[in-house]
Amino acid sequence: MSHDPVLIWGAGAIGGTIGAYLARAGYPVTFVDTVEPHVEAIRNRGLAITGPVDSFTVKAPAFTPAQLEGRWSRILLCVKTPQTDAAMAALRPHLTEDGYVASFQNGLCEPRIAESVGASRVMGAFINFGADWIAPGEILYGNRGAVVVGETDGRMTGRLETLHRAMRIFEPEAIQTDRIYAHLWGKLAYLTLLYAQALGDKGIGDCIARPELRLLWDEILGEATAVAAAEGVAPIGFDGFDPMAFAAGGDPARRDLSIERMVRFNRASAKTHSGIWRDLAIRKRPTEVAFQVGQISEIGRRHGIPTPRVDRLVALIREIETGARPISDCNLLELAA
Ligand SMILES: NC(=O)C1=CN([C@@H]2O[C@H](COP(=O)(O)OP(=O)(O)OC[C@H]3O[C@@H](n4cnc5c(N)ncnc54)[C@H](OP(=O)(O)O)[C@@H]3O)[C@@H](O)[C@H]2O)C=CC1
Ligand SMILES: CC(C)(CO)C(=O)C(=O)O
Repeated sequence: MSHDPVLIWGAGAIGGTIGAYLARAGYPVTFVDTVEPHVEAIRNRGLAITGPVDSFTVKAPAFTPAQLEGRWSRILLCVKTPQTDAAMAALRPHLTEDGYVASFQNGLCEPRIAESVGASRVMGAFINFGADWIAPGEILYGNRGAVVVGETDGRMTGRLETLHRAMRIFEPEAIQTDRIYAHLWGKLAYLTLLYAQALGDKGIGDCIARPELRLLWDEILGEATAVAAAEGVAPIGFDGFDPMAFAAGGDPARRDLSIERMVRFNRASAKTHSGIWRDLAIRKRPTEVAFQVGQISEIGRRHGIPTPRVDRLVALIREIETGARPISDCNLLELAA
């Protein structure tokens, strides 16, 4: 992608941060977002990255989907998962025949994107850096985290190499992989902790550290890794998370060490709370639950694997979404009971 144009579809926390780094490095970056004041701000004042990691502002063309003209061969899809289908419908006319869409989202979005543009025009990405959309034209880059890119069929291709080179401008430790689904399943399992955090007030690190929840983490991560195993996937770890320690027969000492490392990693972040918590508590909008931890339950059901803790977590999140239950640290005790 060395200085080939890049279209960022969804210029929020993830798309805005990655796009700003690429634009600063001289890539011709165009942003698309449905939030008009955000688009206006990027166009008129630029996009500001703030926080402890970096602080800079870039100017770049920005459009709403209706305003956009032209076609791109590299499109980074950075919308929340419930918006994937709508974004793909609007994006498709702007993708060249030989181009690709790379999903920079949590969850298993790649097969869904392939239904829209064909499997050969999809690339996968796993991300664990933390960012928050603060205001029109402003994004907080809270902490660095794992970034992995890969072809969905595991091939090591030229276009993957080029995307990887671009990602290293943003995150020098970004890697390319032949096992993107193992990374995505690692994040899916980790998302059980983030969704659990969103039930309460404590931040991610402090929530994971709660001693009364220690057994819950073993149980819920055990369910997630069992479902992954049924899919033939051994999830890959990152940033302190060692998923296979929580799989059947995993070493308890390795589990304790992983908990300790995740607590340390998250306590050091300026993004104290998950995006899920932020959707519920700050943005007052539904989460991505059906497309993320809800997938663990659904895939588990298909394999006949019971996932009672994950199912209960999904139900509790839905109760908060509908206003039937307030966010409270007590919710986690109920989940653990
Ligand atoms: N934030 C983080 O730290 C992390 C997020 N992720 C994942 O990354 C993905 C993106 O999340 P994040 O960047 O936080 O989300 P944001 O809400 O910050 O950004 C998404 C942006 O896309 C806009 N949008 C919605 N629908 C469309 C559409 N059809 N076309 C164009 N733009 C649209 C949104 O508007 P509106 O707000 O009105 O919907 C918003 O401005 C999610 O799957 C998330 O789980 C993964 C790792 C970390
Ligand atoms: C918390 C984070 C950044 C992962 O650590 C995340 O994925 C989210 O907020 O959804």
